[in-house]
Amino acid sequence: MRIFNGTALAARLNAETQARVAELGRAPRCRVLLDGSNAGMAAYGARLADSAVAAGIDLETESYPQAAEVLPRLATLAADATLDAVATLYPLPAGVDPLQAALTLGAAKDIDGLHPENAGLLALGAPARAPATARACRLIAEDIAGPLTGREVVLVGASRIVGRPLAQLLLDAGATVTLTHADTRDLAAHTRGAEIVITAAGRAGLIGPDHLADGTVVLDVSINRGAHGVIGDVDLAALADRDVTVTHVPDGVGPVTTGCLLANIAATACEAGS
Ligand SMILES: Nc1nc(=O)c2c([nH]1)NC[C@@H]1CN(c3ccc(C(=O)N[C@@H](CCC(=O)O)C(=O)O)cc3)C=[N+]21
Repeated sequence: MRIFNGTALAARLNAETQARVAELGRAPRCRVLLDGSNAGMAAYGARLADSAVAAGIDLETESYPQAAEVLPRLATLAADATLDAVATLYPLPAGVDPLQAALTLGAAKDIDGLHPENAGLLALGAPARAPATARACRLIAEDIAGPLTGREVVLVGASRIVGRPLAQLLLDAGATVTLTHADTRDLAAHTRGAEIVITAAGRAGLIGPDHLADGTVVLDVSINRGAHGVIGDVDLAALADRDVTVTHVPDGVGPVTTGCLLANIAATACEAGS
């Protein structure tokens, strides 16, 4: 088994973003809304704030207000002419509808591709902003496996921020895409036929030796926190002797996701102009 670390790819992305921001001639301004009591969101927010400084982006995190105040807060941020971009990290506070949140924020500042206009452009195969995690997975798959034209890719999980948008991005890249989910009957039958498996199910140990053919590249998006620390969906111990490549958790997809969100912020600010 080989382990892929995303740090070098993230560093290349961040250097490109830094150059783009320098060319723009001002610091893009972004607000990230999150629930600080959710360890996954807090880690992402802290990582984003750190990397933003190096890229020349003015990024502040902010805790979600109580549920009834989320839409009014998003309306205020949407109207704030000094802000280029706003990220609303999932899951949203209980009782807040993701579609209403995206509509209230509007398409222009939506850097994670959650607004129906951005998601719709992506679904049509048009140039579009896509969720950072999905973009990161496409980049990593190409970095490890080369061009995706004609490749068999199986996705595990059909969420709004990973599986669904990623299926579109991979289709754009020419891959043959299978989207599996919680109701898929025989998961292993699908993943065994894949050259690339991308799992974002959030279930530790889900992907083991019976799921993978020799030579498979596995992208593990999940960050499961438990007694054994932070682990993904892949049973690494059971695959130790196998000819497979697996991305590290959390240093595989994680840092590249951060890099893609910063790239999306810079692109949004460039569209808005100086
Ligand atoms: N709308 C939305 N878009 C997201 O992209 C999104 C989201 N909501 N909700 C939360 C999850 C989580 N997520 C992470 C991305 C990178 C790291 C990451 O870079 N982690 C660090 C540290 C991880 C750790 O220490 O646990 C690392 O990889 O080095 C973590 C978590 C994006 N998410």
